[in-house]
Amino acid sequence: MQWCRWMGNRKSNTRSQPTEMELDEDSCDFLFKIILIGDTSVGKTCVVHSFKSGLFLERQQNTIEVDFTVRTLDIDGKKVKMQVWDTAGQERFRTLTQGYYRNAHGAMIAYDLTRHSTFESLPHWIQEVEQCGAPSIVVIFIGNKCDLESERQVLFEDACTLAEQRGALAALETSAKMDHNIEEAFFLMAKELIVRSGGVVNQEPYSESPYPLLHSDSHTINLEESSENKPCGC
Ligand SMILES: Nc1nc2c(ncn2[C@@H]2O[C@H](COP(=O)(O)OP(=O)(O)OP(=O)(O)O)[C@@H](O)[C@H]2O)c(=O)[nH]1
Repeated sequence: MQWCRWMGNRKSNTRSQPTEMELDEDSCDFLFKIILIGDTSVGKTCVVHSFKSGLFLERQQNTIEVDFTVRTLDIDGKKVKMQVWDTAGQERFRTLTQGYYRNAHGAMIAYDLTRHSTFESLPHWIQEVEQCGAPSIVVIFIGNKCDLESERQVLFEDACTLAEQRGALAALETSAKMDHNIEEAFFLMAKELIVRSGGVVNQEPYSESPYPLLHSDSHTINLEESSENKPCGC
């Protein structure tokens, strides 16, 4: 468990538009666009902020339309630029945010494991991805707020079952507050997208798991089918 800090202003590290450099494909080996979707207040912005800075953000405001963050990962010596689009979960922004699904390589669908209603919304979000996203889009489920174990309303097994039924790559439980499984979720997504783009990802020596970073509250699903070489067009 990592030390975490609280910050007051949620807008400090996210913007609604990327700069040209952040969109520049030449400055990296891979460039992937990831959308983060899910009901309001499940913790999407906190997850992105944790991924970007490792810090927890006790935020007050809801996201308006969309925020943009970029972080470049080093995976086996390759520069992998992850453009993360944090969408507003509020109903009134639905039509606007659907426009951001276009050209996304990956979708992280988040729910709050202390609110069952947000888990019940997953089929709706999956349907949106199917309707507005590319057919090859990689989906990961994120059950956020796993630090609130005593308030849990969603079983991890149920998330795994749904992920399996709906062809998602993985289900993970995360805590933006404790910086738990956040990095792992994005690395998992990045590695899968590299493989689908025809790249090669080295596995940890002596590990039987293709994704040794993952904790026991992560579950990868259809690795064999999803590891076919499918160009992602980036
Ligand atoms: N305990 C706990 N609280 C969290 C966690 N992640 C987020 N929160 C809290 O959940 C609330 C909502 O978080 P946000 O990141 O704003 O949620 P969101 O999904 O981006 O909401 P919208 O912008 O409306 O879509 C805030 O009060 C956060 O402090 C977590 O991992 N653990």
